[in-house]
Amino acid sequence: MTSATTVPAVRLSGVTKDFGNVHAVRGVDLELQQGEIVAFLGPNGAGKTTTIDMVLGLSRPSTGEVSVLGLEPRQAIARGLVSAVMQTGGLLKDLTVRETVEYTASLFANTRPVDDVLDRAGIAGIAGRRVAKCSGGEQQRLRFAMALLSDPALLLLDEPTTGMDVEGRRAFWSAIRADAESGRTVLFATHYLEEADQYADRIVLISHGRIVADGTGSQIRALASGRTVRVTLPGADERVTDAIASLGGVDRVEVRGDTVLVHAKDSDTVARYLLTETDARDLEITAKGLEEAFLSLTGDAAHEEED
Ligand SMILES: Nc1ncnc2c1ncn2[C@@H]1O[C@H](COP(=O)(O)OP(=O)(O)OP(=O)(O)O)[C@@H](O)[C@H]1O
Repeated sequence: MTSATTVPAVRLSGVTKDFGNVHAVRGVDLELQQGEIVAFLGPNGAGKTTTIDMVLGLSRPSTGEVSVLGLEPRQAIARGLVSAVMQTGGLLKDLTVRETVEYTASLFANTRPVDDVLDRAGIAGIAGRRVAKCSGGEQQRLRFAMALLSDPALLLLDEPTTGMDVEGRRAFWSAIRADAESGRTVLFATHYLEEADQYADRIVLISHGRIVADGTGSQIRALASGRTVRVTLPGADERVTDAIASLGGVDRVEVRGDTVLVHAKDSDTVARYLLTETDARDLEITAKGLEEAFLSLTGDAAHEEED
């Protein structure tokens, strides 16, 4: 996959995008290899859609270069190498699922057979259903079927499961994953950490227009690994909190009334200290959830920026 002779599916180098004085993307370098399923994970306003729009050739970077399979994005689109599944719009409610795909197919010179893409998207069983009667998840699978007509090498999805229930989301992603086994490259934007972790091979975490982490789900979690030790410790003053903060691996100490919260990489040392050297009681240790890991990573990025 990483051999020098393989053209990356997507390559961004030094990409920035400004809208007036809004710096939506602030210098992104990223390479996606062919066949990878990559999640573009970030909070609202991180720059995900802006970046995807540039990969789709819908807008141009303010500075830097974007290429898709070694081509300019617009050239790649013109050759049918790229498709997108967007969140909303583009469906006629009175057509059936099959009619929608047939109509879309009629707009292209060459497409895969309609039955094939219905099957791939997992909606062959509801081909005769009117779009108006389809659930949000079924409509997204219909958009996915339409995107597959050109058999694109690269599929881009911008928050494709927003508003879907758990079952709709699961069905949608299992169709995407099964299809990607044929070697298609998939890049999807999401703000659901669980979704990125569960369905992507690789997570690119973006915050304030910059990439703040890039790795597998477990690597991303390990980056933000740590635990919170919570104790009841009335009257904890600065002398006490300074002593806790100076223990190895402690990231942060918070005092909330009689409760002290210690965020640390090494919770054992903290727990031992609190129970033996102070009057702390009711000790609880909790692992950082994915959501917290995410916040601490993107929070760090925000601090760096302020610095
Ligand atoms: N056309 C535009 N004009 C001005 N500002 C814009 C424009 N498009 C995006 N922005 C700003 O650029 C920043 C990045 O937006 P973008 O839509 O790329 O974020 P996102 O990560 O996709 O967020 P979300 O998860 O909310 O979709 C935001 O501050 C947004 O307000």
